[in-house]
Amino acid sequence: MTNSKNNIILIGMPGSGKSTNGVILAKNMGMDFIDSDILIQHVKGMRLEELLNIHGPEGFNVIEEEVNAAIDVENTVIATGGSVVYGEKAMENLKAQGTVVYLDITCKELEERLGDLRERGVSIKDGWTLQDLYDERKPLYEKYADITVNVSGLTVGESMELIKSHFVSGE
Ligand SMILES: Nc1ncnc2c1ncn2[C@@H]1O[C@H](COP(=O)(O)OP(=O)(O)OP(=O)(O)O)[C@@H](O)[C@H]1O
Ligand SMILES: O=C(O)C1=C[C@@H](O)[C@@H](O)[C@H](O)C1
Ligand SMILES: [Mg+2]
Repeated sequence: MTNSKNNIILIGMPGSGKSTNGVILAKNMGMDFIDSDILIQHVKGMRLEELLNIHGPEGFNVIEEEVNAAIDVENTVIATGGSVVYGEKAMENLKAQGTVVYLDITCKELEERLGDLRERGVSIKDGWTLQDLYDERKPLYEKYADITVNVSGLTVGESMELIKSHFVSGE
């Protein structure tokens, strides 16, 4: 279930496993892999944390939108950053690039996985909790998803196999 460009785009909350699963999914399916966070660092020549410190969450989101709107690849798993769904132009391009897969996970499990949100470089407003961010973003992930995969309680291998099962029949 992909379009002619054959890409799989992973979206979801920070810590939902887009990068962790994306790279092994690509390896397993014989596809290329891009982490759009790494692409942002490459294009801007700076770590995400520095970009967030300099530009703030809103400025970072503008940069993230610009970089993701310019991605044009084939046969590639694209692990996006958690905040990519704030950028309409980015999502329009990513939707045109292939099948968008939302890695859905409970807020409770994310809380256990993530340490200090700001230290991790999450694009979050001052005073907000993870639950606030979760409630704001969940409708956006749902809006853009072609497929939703519930990864709560699954190991990395199990999540990867579940994502793969939507693209490879008979396995
Ligand atoms: N079952 C699991 N699946 C995926 N990741 C897991 C799992 N259990 C623990 N983890 C840990 O949770 C974290 C997932 O982080 P990862 O960087 O893959 O998320 P992400 O969705 O790419 O986040 P971001 O939006 O910040 O890029 C990693 O530290 C990983 O080791
Ligand atoms: O979900 C977020 O707010 C973010 C997630 C990371 O992937 C990075 O894109 C950045 O640190 C912001
Ligand atoms: Mg990531």
